[in-house]
Amino acid sequence: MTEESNVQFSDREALLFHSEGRPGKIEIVATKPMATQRDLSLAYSPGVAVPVRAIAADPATAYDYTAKGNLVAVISNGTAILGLGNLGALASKPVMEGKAVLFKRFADVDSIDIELATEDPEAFINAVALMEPTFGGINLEDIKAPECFIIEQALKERMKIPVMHDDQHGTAIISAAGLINAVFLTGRELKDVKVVVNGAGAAAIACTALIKAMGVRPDNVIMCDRSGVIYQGREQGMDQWKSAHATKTDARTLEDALDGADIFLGLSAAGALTPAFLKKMAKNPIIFAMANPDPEITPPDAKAVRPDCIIATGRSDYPNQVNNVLGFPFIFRGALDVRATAINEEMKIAAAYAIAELARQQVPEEVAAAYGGRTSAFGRDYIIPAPFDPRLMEIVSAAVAQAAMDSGVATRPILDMDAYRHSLRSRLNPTTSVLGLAYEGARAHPKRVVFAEGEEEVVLRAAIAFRDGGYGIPVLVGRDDVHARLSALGVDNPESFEVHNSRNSPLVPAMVDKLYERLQRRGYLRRECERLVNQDRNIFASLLLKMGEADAMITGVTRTYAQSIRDVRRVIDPAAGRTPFGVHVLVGQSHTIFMADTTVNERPTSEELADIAEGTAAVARAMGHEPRVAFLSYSTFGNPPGNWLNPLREAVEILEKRGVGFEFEGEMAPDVALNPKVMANYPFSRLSGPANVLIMPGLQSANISAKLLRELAGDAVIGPMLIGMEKPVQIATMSSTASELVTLAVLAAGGIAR
Ligand SMILES: NC(=O)C1=CN([C@@H]2O[C@H](COP(=O)(O)OP(=O)(O)OC[C@H]3O[C@@H](n4cnc5c(N)ncnc54)[C@H](OP(=O)(O)O)[C@@H]3O)[C@@H](O)[C@H]2O)C=CC1
Ligand SMILES: CC(=O)C(=O)O
Ligand SMILES: [Mg+2]
Repeated sequence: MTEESNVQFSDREALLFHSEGRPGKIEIVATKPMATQRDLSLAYSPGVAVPVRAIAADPATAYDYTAKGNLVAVISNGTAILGLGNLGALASKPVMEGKAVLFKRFADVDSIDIELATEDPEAFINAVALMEPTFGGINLEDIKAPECFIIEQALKERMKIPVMHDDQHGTAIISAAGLINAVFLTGRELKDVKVVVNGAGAAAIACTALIKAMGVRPDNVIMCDRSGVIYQGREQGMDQWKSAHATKTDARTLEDALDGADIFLGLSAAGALTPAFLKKMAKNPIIFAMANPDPEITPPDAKAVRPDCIIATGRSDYPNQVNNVLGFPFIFRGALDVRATAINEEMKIAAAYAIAELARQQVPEEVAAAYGGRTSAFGRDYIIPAPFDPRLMEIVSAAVAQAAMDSGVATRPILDMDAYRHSLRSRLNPTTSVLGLAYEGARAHPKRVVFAEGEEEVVLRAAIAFRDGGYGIPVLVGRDDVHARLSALGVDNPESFEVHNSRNSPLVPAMVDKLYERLQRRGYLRRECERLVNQDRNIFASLLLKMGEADAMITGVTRTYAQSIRDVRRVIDPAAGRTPFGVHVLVGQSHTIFMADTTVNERPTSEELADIAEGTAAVARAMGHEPRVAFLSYSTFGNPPGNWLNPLREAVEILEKRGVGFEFEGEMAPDVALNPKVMANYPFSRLSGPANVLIMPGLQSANISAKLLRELAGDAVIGPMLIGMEKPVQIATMSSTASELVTLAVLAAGGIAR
């Protein structure tokens, strides 16, 4: 359990995260249909012979006919796994899988992890060099110094694809970017600063070399390893890479070295910096404690001794995350896109300045919102952009691609840089950023969320994750044994969870009054209301929400959707003037489709359809998409004619009259809405591109389509989200997983699902 940060999770949760469903974090997905005999003949023998011959005749065509051009290997031997040390190739696999998914998530680079069981540099080099045909780039990871220097150098010489040791250069680029800004903010200049580097391994040596190349004076840098200061003349535990940074100094320990230092760069191990040592540092000290997973010193410990410091760590749960995740995805994206033969100094420096500059620009609204209580403008707690900043991909990758072209290593230069920037922007799905931001926002403004079904294991796991993730305070509804169930799930302090049991809740009399007041004129007797409050968890939970005991509510795992919404609506009304409805959100790598009304209105009227369109467009906007709404039908603009088309046509007219600020069109068939080639047959259509908001004509088609897609499509599905109620209440599906419940809770608490 991590103590001081605002993200906490148990070891059990971390293991469950990795083992749940398909073990591990990656799978391979085919990009071509494999449905028919013909598909198979094209994909494999005999069709595959044609690209084989083409590549044999012209190797460059491998980039056209195979996945090579977008494929990066993350390769390790596990000799320096994060700051955990040499735990072997197999144990490094979770980290390497993690790097592979970050490549995909942040820069749409396909990546696979490779763990090589050897500590012999020669064997490692030979194995990797042989893989050149497979990959577009090689990301070396967590290989200890000094072997990493020999390995990287040899592979760069032998391979014609970009090779980068991330722990060296990824880290150097990001820490340089952070340092440029921290030095600026404290009114210093690189040429004057005194730096202490703790650690003399892969990351430390590369970071030191880069800051010296950028203007820090070599005699102003003292490097330390486990034996203390690396001074000129030291003999113990030296090698040629450490010797290159040996300084003429009387300091012998880290504590001596820090006397008067401006900057501490930690690339060593957890807890390596004793708080008291900081007292000797100069005014406004800059402390980069970058060891992972636990830093050399935590921000609270550092601030306790030096409130005047700027502190950064490698972790996402404190401000100022200086971590190579900000670099490697975008550096390789840019390098792959120009088919660079190497990642050279020019590309690294361009990346460092691009990242530093980005932190100084105005923070976009969605990022600012996510930072919530923390500082969101350039300053001491925001010296470097967050990894989920949606602008990184465009700005850093474009800078790297440009530098590759300018320095002559690009074999396929980009001709139209504006078009390239645009393609980078559209390559990622804004929904994934918004979800990341919604989670951050929830942490910044934790809310109380009622989980109505507090006796269900999946709900309890969601509540634990919700609380331990720092997203809010779960309020559980259940009988006496909820704490015991939490304990059985590995929670150390189950009593710390707030549990409401209607059998002994002091709120019951007031709840009965409230419910009776609402239902007496719907034919309910007081004793029926008493029974509902005492026995129906949805009624009880809804009353907690209604009476302000919580900010949002989640239910739906134990009852059908129809039953749950009937229960909830006995207590919670639609928001004034709104039509409640359900939205399913289908999330692909680069697209998101919002489909409504999938859960509430069986035969919506034209007014209701118009309301649903407006409400869904608002959800799309909140999730980072400019809405393009299509009213769907089997018929396109009246062909074929039918009896069911009028409400759709009238809904379009109503939106026209309302003068809404988004594109809408209808009625049309789904292929017209989604496929630009088919839409081209209707040049008068007011949609400027494929629709992303699909308004369905009725509940039958909507609910069937949403469930079919959920079961059959590759896209991830969020929801259904219930929109238009007076309070944020969400009804999950009975098959929901714990993480789906957490997402719904975060979206409900954060006001996106509203
Ligand atoms: N935030 C980020 O983006 C990144 C952070 N890192 C972190 O940097 C650290 C080092 O990684 P890496 O360079 O790949 O590993 P290496 O194994 O190559 O180097 C480790 C270095 O740390 C030194 N060291 C270990 N413990 C101490 C200590 N208590 N005091 C002083 N020096 C110590 C070692 O000293 P000796 O030479 O005497 O053995 C060695 O020089 C790890 O914690 C890693 O997580 C790495 C990459 C990126
Ligand atoms: C972040 C990283 O690569 C490391 O700590 O090793
Ligand atoms: Mg690493």
